[in-house]
Amino acid sequence: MAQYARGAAAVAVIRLRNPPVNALSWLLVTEPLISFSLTVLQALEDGLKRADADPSVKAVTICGENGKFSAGADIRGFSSPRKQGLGLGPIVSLIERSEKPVVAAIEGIALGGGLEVALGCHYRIAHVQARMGLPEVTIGLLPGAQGTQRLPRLVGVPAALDLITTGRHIPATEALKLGLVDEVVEENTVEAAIRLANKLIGQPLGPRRLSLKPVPKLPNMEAFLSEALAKVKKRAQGCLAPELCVQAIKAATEQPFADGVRKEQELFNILLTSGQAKAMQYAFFAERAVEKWTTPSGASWKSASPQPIRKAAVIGLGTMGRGIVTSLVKAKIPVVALEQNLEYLNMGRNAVMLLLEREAMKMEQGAQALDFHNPARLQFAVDFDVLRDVDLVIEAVFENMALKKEIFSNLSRICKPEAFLCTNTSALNIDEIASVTGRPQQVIGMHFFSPAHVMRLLEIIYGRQTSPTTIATAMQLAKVMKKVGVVVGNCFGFVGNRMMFPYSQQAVFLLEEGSRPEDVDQALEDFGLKIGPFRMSDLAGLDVGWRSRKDQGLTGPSLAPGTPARQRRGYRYSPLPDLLCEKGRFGQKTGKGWYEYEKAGGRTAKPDPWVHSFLCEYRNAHQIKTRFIDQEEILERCLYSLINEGFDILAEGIASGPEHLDVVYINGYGWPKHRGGPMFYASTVGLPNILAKLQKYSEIHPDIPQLRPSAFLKKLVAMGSPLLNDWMSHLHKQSNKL
Ligand SMILES: CC/C=C\C/C=C/C(=O)SCCNC(=O)CCNC(=O)[C@H](O)C(C)(C)COP(=O)(O)OP(=O)(O)OC[C@H]1O[C@@H](n2cnc3c(N)ncnc32)[C@H](O)[C@@H]1OP(=O)(O)O
Repeated sequence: MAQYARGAAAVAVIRLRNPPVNALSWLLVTEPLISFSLTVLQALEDGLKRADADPSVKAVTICGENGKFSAGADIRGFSSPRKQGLGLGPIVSLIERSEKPVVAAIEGIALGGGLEVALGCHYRIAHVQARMGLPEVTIGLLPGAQGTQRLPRLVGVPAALDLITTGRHIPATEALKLGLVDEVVEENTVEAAIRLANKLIGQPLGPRRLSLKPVPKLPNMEAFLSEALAKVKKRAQGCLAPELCVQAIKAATEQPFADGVRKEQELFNILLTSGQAKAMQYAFFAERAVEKWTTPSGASWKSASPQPIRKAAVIGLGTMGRGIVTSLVKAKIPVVALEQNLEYLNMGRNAVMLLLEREAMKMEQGAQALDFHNPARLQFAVDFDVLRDVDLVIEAVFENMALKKEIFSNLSRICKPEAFLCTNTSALNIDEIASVTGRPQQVIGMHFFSPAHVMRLLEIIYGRQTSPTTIATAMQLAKVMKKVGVVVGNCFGFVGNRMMFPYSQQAVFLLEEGSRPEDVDQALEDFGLKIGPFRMSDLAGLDVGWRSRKDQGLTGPSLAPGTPARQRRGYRYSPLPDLLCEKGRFGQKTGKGWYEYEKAGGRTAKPDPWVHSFLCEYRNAHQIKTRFIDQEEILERCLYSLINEGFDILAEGIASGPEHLDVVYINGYGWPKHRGGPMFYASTVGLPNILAKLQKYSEIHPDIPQLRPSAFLKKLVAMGSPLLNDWMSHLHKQSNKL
């Protein structure tokens, strides 16, 4: 768990060893088979004491095994009931108190507790490719091993606030500029650290002990911290950790080190027991779990190897296509971008170039690294012939089955036989698109989220005949584009939009019954969603859903004469969104939708008196009794109907576990990470509670099938509401209680 060795005559080397990332585990595992294993923290403490006791050792270097310093505390340990004794903070103090110089040799990563160990060292040397950070805030915690007290003393309050409240990882070069490390090397970092340790022997260490240093003063510290707190609270949308990080740093500016450490511990314990940390740590592991995809037929990374993508093509340079091209260029994959005519091509080219210029400005190495003016990297064309040599095509034209089929039939003819054909769609049937090609096994859905170069989520949809190699290739491409790929099955709306449908439907029904758009949005935004359903609908454009409902025959000319206004196929239907569209209210783009905006294309939503009186007239016309609807009902009807659909999706095998649904919602639909995703949230509310509420609402609204509890939810409750990790194992088990 940590190896002790002699690096040079007088220098002891303590090497943290816990693959794959040298997490600092502090659990004494009690299972008989592994009870002998030493925790990393115990081993680190033993190494320090051994070095201290050995008179021939004059200095110490701490490094990590396999070119990685440490990814910090073992995250699994925070939710384990078997935690024992050892804390990291006291060990960091022990390092700092050492009378022998201690040098951290930082390679790969030094994150969280790993960086806190390095902050206890008297000197820090980093490899030029190393990355550092205190990402505890991203898992609902704060740097609880004295990091909130040492970092401001080393780099000053503004930089410490930035690093601790965002959790961002910074490169070694930035760490050097901030003074976080003393030296950056390109050579062997451990050898450089040993050399430095040798030179330091006998030198005074007092000035290098951060706990003894004052926090650098700012002329307006109090005002600066209050402003920072206000900013952080606004950004956090109900997440506690960023706010408590600021409080801990504030303590560093006001109190002596030891008192600051006590405050840090107090705040850390609040977070640890808040429930938010558990949700965010679940989200951390959920993201890694979905990366290890499987399908119901058993395909997985083990059975399939991704094929190399040396050149890709994107068809259609609308909003989505532009973002996809940008993502591919950023991933350094040569791209051909195709449009139907020169006018659209030029428009698309200009827009892509603008996006790329902006992205390049954000990058450390700038535009040179992207090299997007080089035609070998990015080419624009109107002729399908340029697609002959590409390895993969992503079609991103608008959602029209006939058009997509025409394109795929052409692609099947023109592209080389081994090329993969992907469609960017948010709902359409992958099998139908694949059916017009001679290679359905190489056809796959890739549902990007707008803006595609920013949003991390990528739903990857396999059809009946999609091969495991095609899935593996799409997943690998997602990884290269730094996206979170989630493999899901083929059904209308896939996972994300299918769950969204009952949610949006409830939101509109609530308007019929008495709510205003701003009431519904506020309740859901207070819950933590980034944007409520009506603000979202105005942003995306109401006309998008209107077109789809017309295609489905739910409204418009194809609607059978005599169809009741508020009923379709025997169930409740609300024509409210259609009526708004008929009045040209498409949302932000027309300056009016569920809200009003300062102008067409405006972004500031203002409650609209016109909408309020329109809703009154509508309710009167349909003789709907208006009632006051409280926040609780808004949340329950919108969120529980979404969760209910999630249970059906799991039961149908569209996703292989609840984590998939949660990762989709956190990364693509603005679900608050500190609530862990909808299915995790359901597990915290308690499945019997969700079931009881759905039963209640479905009795009140028997004409809304989406409120009828899913059979799988009922089954889980009947089986005693097992832990979320065990849900899928109960899917096919018989229950005599049902
Ligand atoms: C007692 C101390 C009290 C308080 C103070 C300290 C608090 C902390 O230190 S909290 C932890 C802070 N650290 C982090 O948040 C880092 C989290 N990890 C990452 O960001 C990334 O994993 C990485 C940058 C370190 C590596 O990324 P990548 O190369 O893409 O690999 P993976 O993410 O797939 O990770 C590989 C593998 O390692 C597991 N893992 C990573 N970090 C931890 C960790 N800190 N604890 C436990 N496990 C960790 C990760 O789950 C992967 O494992 P699986 O493949 O089995 O899922």
